Amino acid sequence: MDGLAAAQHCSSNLVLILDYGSQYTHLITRRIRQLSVLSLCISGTSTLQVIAEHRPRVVILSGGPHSVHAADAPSFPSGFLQYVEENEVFVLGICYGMQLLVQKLGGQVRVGEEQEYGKMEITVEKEGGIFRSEDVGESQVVWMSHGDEAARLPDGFSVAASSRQGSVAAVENRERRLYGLQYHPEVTHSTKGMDTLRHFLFDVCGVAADWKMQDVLEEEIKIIKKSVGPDGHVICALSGGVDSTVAATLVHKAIGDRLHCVFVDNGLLRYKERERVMSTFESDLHLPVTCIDATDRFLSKLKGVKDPECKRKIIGKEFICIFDDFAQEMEGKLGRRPEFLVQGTLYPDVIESCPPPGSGRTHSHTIKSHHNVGGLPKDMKLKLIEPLKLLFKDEVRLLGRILNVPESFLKRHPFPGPGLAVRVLGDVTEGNALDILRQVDEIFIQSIKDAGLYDSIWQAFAVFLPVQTVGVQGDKRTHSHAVALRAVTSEDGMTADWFYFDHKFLQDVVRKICNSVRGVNRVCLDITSKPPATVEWE
Ligand SMILES: Nc1ncnc2c1ncn2[C@@H]1O[C@H](COP(=O)(O)OP(=O)(O)OP(=O)(O)O)[C@@H](O)[C@H]1O
Ligand SMILES: O=c1[nH]c(=O)c2[nH+]cn([C@@H]3O[C@H](COP(=O)(O)O)[C@@H](O)[C@H]3O)c2[nH]1
Ligand SMILES: NC(=O)CC[C@H](N)C(=O)O
Ligand SMILES: [Mg+2]
Repeated sequence: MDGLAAAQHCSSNLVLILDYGSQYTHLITRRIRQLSVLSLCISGTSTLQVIAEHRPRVVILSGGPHSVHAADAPSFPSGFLQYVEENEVFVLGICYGMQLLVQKLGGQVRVGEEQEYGKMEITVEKEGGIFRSEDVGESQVVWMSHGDEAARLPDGFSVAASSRQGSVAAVENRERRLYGLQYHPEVTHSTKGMDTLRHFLFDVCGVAADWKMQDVLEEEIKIIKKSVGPDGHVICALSGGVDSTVAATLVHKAIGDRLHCVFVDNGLLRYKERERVMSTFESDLHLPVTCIDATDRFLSKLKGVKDPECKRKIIGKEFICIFDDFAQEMEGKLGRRPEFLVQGTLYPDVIESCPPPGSGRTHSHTIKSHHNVGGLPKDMKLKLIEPLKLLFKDEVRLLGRILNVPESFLKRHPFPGPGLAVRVLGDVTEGNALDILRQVDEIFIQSIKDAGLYDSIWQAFAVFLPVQTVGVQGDKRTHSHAVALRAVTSEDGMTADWFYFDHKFLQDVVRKICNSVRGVNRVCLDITSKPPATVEWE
């Protein structure tokens, strides 16, 4: 709970979100943080004790795929309504969350005669509560996604807005500080959504905008100093990526030279990555880094392995073995073993690792084991320091700016720890797959940079396909490999869409690849969003 303690120290205005499995729950968290208010998200079925530990000023009940009538419909714990009453906590139910409030307080929710999906128009029936006419006017366009509706309101509640079809769009009981919106104010299609959230938090609930990155930084530094103590030593696994670079810079600020950074060349890095990372660390960041060449260790363990999960687990385990070995080596040098390992774990990793039961969301590492979260051995000797555990990627970039981390690091596309192993489908050691992939990837990324598109794309890369296709090159028949190109836009990597390149750009890239990379005679473009695909192919 270190991160939570730090967060709370910075704010007594916490907005706690109880997650019932809506695909927009994270968006609510982000929108509220954009208003400089600390927001955290926990399972919708958390116990009252866990909820109370957070000491929230406001609780938001999220939307979700269930119907409140279903036998397994998730709900807040018994005693919750009494708790909020006694502690004068404000509650806002959104969609399923509103239906839950209505039903639990003795109103009635039924299957609507018509379902409302997508853009709808609603009319304010009652202003002065959740709606203020300066913000929203009389009617507004909102985004809805529901089949159930509130048929009868509990005592003390009134309708604050209705949809054009006549269904209840917003409810409130000002005296009891309970509010509900049937639509999703957090999505951009709800044109007045942000205005409504702002008015609700600041004017209705009296929350103060006191969540500032500078405070987060100072609080994290204090906590790290305290847990490491005056003589402790710390290892930082540094990849050259955004997260570990910001985490390392922050920990370095806290404990100085007792931080020992290590960069592992696992043989699965991109073209000239090791040289580039090592030289920029020295020249731009002035952080001493030890480079460990572990190519043989990784590649010999991966030989013949085709299954993506097996590959990921082997890589995750090998990383930790290397950090443990490094800790031992440092013990020889320092006369004291480093006790801690810094990781750049982010908030989405944490949330995805504990979805609410019955929400229908799968455990993230059953989709794929991310090497730094799900894949850690239970008997790990090093204790973790994860200073970014409560932040989203864009917030990490902001923190990096405060720490004067050069933009060249902050703007880098994410690159997964398992590296090219999840981009060479099948056995990574077969033939010269890794080498071919490095060349194709470099051409693709360089072309994106030359076209000025790098910063508009969340992540771009090439994939090596273990299939050979027939081609004709220089009048000769070839039977060579096919590769795929993938570029996506995203806010946090949890959902993604494919990036639209113009035809000329694609034509040029494909020509360059086929003309200069031996062993490739076909290039495909991946235009699948996430979901249904994931960003990486394995
Ligand atoms: N080659 C590597 N050497 C040392 N540590 C690594 C390496 N690759 C990954 N790691 C560790 O695994 C963690 C997770 O990797 P991840 O790719 O999510 O983060 P990142 O590399 O710091 O940032 P980004 O997501 O922008 O690539 C890193 O924060 C780092 O601690
Ligand atoms: O450090 C990491 N270790 C991993 O094991 C890992 N797997 C995926 N990714 C990155 O996470 C984001 C989402 O990827 P997926 O849609 O493929 O799950 C994308 O940015 C991926 O590159 C990883 N990062
Ligand atoms: N988006 C939601 O929260 C939907 C709530 C509920 N499943 C309905 O269809 O009405
Ligand atoms: Mg990375």
